[in-house]
Amino acid sequence: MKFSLRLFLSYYRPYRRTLILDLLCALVVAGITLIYPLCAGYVTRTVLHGSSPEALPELMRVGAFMLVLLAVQIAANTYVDYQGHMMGTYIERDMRRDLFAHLQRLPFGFYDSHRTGQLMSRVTNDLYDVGELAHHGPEDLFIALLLFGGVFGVLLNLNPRLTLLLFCFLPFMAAYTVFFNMRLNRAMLQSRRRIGDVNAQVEDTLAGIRVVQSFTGEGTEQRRFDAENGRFVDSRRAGYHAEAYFYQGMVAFTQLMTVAVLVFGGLTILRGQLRLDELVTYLLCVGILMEPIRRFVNIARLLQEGVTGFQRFQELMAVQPDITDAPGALELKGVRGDVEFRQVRFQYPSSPVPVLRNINLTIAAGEFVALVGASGVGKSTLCALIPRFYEVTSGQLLVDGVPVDEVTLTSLRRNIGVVQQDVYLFSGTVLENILYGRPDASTGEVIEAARQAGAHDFIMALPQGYGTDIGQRGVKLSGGQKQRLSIARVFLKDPPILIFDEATSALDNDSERLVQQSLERLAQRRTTLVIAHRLSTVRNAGRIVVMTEDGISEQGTHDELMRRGGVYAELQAVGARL
Ligand SMILES: Nc1ncnc2c1ncn2[C@@H]1O[C@H](COP(=O)(O)OP(=O)(O)OP(=O)(O)O)[C@@H](O)[C@H]1O
Repeated sequence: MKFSLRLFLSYYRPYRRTLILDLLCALVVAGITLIYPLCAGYVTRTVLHGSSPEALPELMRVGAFMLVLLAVQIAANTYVDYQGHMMGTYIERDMRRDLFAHLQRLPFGFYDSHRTGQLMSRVTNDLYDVGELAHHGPEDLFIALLLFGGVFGVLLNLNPRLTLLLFCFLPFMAAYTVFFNMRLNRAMLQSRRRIGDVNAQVEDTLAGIRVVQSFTGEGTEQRRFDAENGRFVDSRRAGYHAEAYFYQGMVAFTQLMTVAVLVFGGLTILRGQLRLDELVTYLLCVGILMEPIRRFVNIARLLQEGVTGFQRFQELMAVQPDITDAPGALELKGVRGDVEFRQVRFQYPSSPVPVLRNINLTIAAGEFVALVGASGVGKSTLCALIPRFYEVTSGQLLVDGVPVDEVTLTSLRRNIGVVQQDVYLFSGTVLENILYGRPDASTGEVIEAARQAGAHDFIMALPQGYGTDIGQRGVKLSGGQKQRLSIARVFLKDPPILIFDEATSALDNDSERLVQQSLERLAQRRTTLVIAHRLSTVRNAGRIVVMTEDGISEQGTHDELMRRGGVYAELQAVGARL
């Protein structure tokens, strides 16, 4: 994606004042750097006329003047270092805030095709580089241009012929810079991608560390990681190679220029066309040339890293969430809980065939419906369509008779509670996790929700009760406890529509009974759609909806469906767990 300078510059807007002061200080730093060689020339001239009684006080005055300049330069440099860096950090923070907010709006479909580690790398590493560019870019460029222009101005003024000789080096320097910068650019882009892969690998392995260790997969993971890590080193090697050649080439050019100045400058003095003090100023100015060159090299590096980082930021920011509020979307209020699928068809973008076809299903408010069917027929997909985690490919989905794409996403999702099969808890305390259901709830309400979910007693038995830290993703809790916490979260949210994906993993009988009881309490007075895996659940259901690959094949109560001897009866014959 093309680098958008406009978007990049827009992030400077709140910090215009700091930027202007930063550039002013940079101007001071560059100006004073240029004055030093002139002072050195002046001192040489004064010393050459050493017999004059004016020489000593003159030297003192120049010394004092230079000390003042030094103090001003240090002050200006300190501002640039501190405020400039802070400005870069604020810009980095603002971009990171926007990216995080944007990422939170992107739908499930986006995350199906992106690795979390890669995304994390963009939010952290890439934006760090952009922040560095935001700070050093304008300032280094400004100082480098001023110094470069200033030095050549002084040189031209001192001796145009000698300066023209130096100009002969410039085309070679420019060609050299372009050549190595292109290589550096490629290598840096590559290394950004590679570090993203390394991050993704770490994230994958650590998120699944329990699986890794139980399958003793450490060796495989290490090999995979080493391969990614090695590829990162290769890309960095290419980058540093280009950078080293670039930098050393520039040093060589400057040294060659110094030699040329010494030889031709000496000859010019012999011909009486240049004074010794002028040669001193001249030589020091050529020495200063290294400074803008160093800064140009730095800008080149910052540009490679920062621009690629920003392009990757832009790429993500340009991804439009395809599930959004329609213009004029309504607020869904006072929901009764009727849910209706009308001729719904759904196909995942990555899949060649639709998962759901011809789905027609009406669930009345307060009804308890169990969804059963073989693995992979699309039960979870069907449920994911109700809160618009995915958009139907065709057909219509209605809540209380209103198409879900005509209401705001927030009001729709506020009215739907989802208990996922694979419970996700956040690291933090029990209290924080339950409060996720309704952040403004009182502690009393949280405790009541936990009681309803059958979680209060085990919570009280934890070392710090509701203040107990449950570890990352709730690792310190059992499967049944996690389930009940996630149910408490939904109790607190108190939505009129409930989607419950029953855990397929075996809970012990006691836990299963407790989860079952919580579910029954939770389902009261709500429209409930359960992806059922247990006989006890389907027996309790007012209606069982049986799904096959061709859609909904039969509906009815347990007894009706058993008598019918169809797909459901067959499923039951396979075992109590569906
Ligand atoms: N995010 C996705 N992207 C692409 N295909 C998907 C995605 N999620 C599920 N599928 C595919 O869609 C089909 C239905 O999956 P779904 O999870 O809805 O089935 P299910 O009936 O709930 O299965 P289970 O009972 O095993 O959970 C499967 O073939 C699955 O491979």
